[in-house]
Amino acid sequence: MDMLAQIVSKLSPLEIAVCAVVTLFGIYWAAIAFYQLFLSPLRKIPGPWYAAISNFWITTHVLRLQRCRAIDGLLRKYGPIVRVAPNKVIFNDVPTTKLVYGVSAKLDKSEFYSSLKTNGNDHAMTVLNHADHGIRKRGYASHYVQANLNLFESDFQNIVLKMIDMLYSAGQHHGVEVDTLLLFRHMMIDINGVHMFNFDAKSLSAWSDHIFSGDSPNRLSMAISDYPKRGMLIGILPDVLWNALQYIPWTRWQYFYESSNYVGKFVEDRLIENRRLRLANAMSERRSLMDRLLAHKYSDTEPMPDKDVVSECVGHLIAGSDTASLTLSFICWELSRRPDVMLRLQAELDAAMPDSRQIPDLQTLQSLPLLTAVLKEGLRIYTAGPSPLERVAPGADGKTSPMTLLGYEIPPGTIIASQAWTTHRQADTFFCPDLFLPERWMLDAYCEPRPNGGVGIGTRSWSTLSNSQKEKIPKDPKLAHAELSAHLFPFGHGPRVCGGQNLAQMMLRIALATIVRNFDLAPAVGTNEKSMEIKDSFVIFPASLECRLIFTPRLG
Ligand code: HEM
Repeated sequence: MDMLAQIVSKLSPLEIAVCAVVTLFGIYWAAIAFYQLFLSPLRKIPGPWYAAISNFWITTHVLRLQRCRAIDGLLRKYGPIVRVAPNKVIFNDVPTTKLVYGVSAKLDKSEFYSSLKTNGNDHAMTVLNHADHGIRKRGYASHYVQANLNLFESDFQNIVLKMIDMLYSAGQHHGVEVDTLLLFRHMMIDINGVHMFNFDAKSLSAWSDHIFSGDSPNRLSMAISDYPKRGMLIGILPDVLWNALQYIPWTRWQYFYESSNYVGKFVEDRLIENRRLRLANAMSERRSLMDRLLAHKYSDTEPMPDKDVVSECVGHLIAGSDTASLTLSFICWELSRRPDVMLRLQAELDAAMPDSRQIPDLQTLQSLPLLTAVLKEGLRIYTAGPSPLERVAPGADGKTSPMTLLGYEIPPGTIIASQAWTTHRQADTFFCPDLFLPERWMLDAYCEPRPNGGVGIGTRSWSTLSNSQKEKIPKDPKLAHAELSAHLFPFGHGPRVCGGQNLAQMMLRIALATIVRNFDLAPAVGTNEKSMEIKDSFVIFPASLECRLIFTPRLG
């Protein structure tokens, strides 16, 4: 005590104040750490102690753009349920995933989804409560049923063929090098323009005009890509700082800052146009998404307000452009380094698509086994949204009961989630889980019957696997296929499942088939494992932020 008094007597008042603040903060923090480790109802859930006592661990991995990978590491180490932050639990178990995200659980989304709001307003993907979300979903769901999307099929085919023609004319003899992330995003903007607004966004034309002259991509495409990143940044930064950032006098930054207004204005213009053409649109069998939403009613007397129509459309435009573009780019990159798969796929498509400019209908494309396997494998490793889909554990409202997850009681309000990143890489389900192996989805074709029953591994395929890897191939193709499918959640699950999954699947199929039928693909200089390493910030992207591939026209 005397020693303490002596030390204090030597300090200035300012130094004493600083010491007092530091000490108080230390005591406060130690109390919280003590609570989290020894008293919190979540203390029994395994996980590293440092993640349990502060958000620091998870935040560093969010900032390093490696959240999925880091959480995956914890799940491998600690088992199927792990505490990754004081109030956050991630699990990896298929039945539990179905329970948490299923129809009967009716769990709300976490506050994280507020960062995805469009023009400050909610839409289906954000934090609307279960009942309000249901009303919203009734407005758009019928638009994305396959029968309705089929009405747009020929337009979609024409947009893909336009892209093919651009690649042909740019690389007639030696092929052309392009960043597919940009190219496919422009394609998806044109696709979304057609089905959402009956509008030709001319995004591909802008791409071809600007890109080959070395210019930056067009403003709409930039804004659509910037929009979600801007939302994340707003979620992290204090309001004062974000508001101050608007004064940075750098054009590219200004575009980023203004991206929400730009996309909002684009959609509002479509709304004005739509009002002008309302009568003509109402007569059309092929109604746009916007048309449907304008006709949608929240109740008998309450139409869906214009501001909600705009935010809903903006939400779909954002959700439906970069996502499909990313997955398609990663698949093309894999094909560019797997010539064996590429050659087999080209053979399948040559037979199904004798005229390289005549795209078969969707049903025909869906019947192609290798194309289907490549898409499934692409959606397994490269789903655009493999991140934890956060939900709030029930019980806080007093009407619902608290939940038990894998034997642990979860206090109301805890954030719970599973992530497709881990489910899709479970080694006991997906042998050699980190390898892109479309063959795993068609084992019947890649295994040969044994004379004494059962199947053995064919010698003509699996060229990329070592003998020890081949040992891991499941012995019963039928069982294996069912098991793989049960573990595939690229679009989420339950009532909040991806609204546009039919469209995404359709476009991936049409675009990939047409590209592979018409071009050979090769990685450009600098496109390699390092540049294509997956980073994540809710959606994934390659480390280099681009995917440069060379498209060389095939003969015939
Ligand atoms: C490969 C492409 C795509 C992937 C991997 C993907 C993935 C997802 C995922 C995982 C969710 C669920 C989020 C959650 O539960 O928290 C979601 C929601 C959603 N997605 Fe997609 N998506 C894709 C393409 C599209 C497209 C093309 C559209 C529409 C044009 C779209 C529209 C939506 C909408 C509206 C929601 C919110 C659904 C709701 O809660 O009602 N997505 N998407």
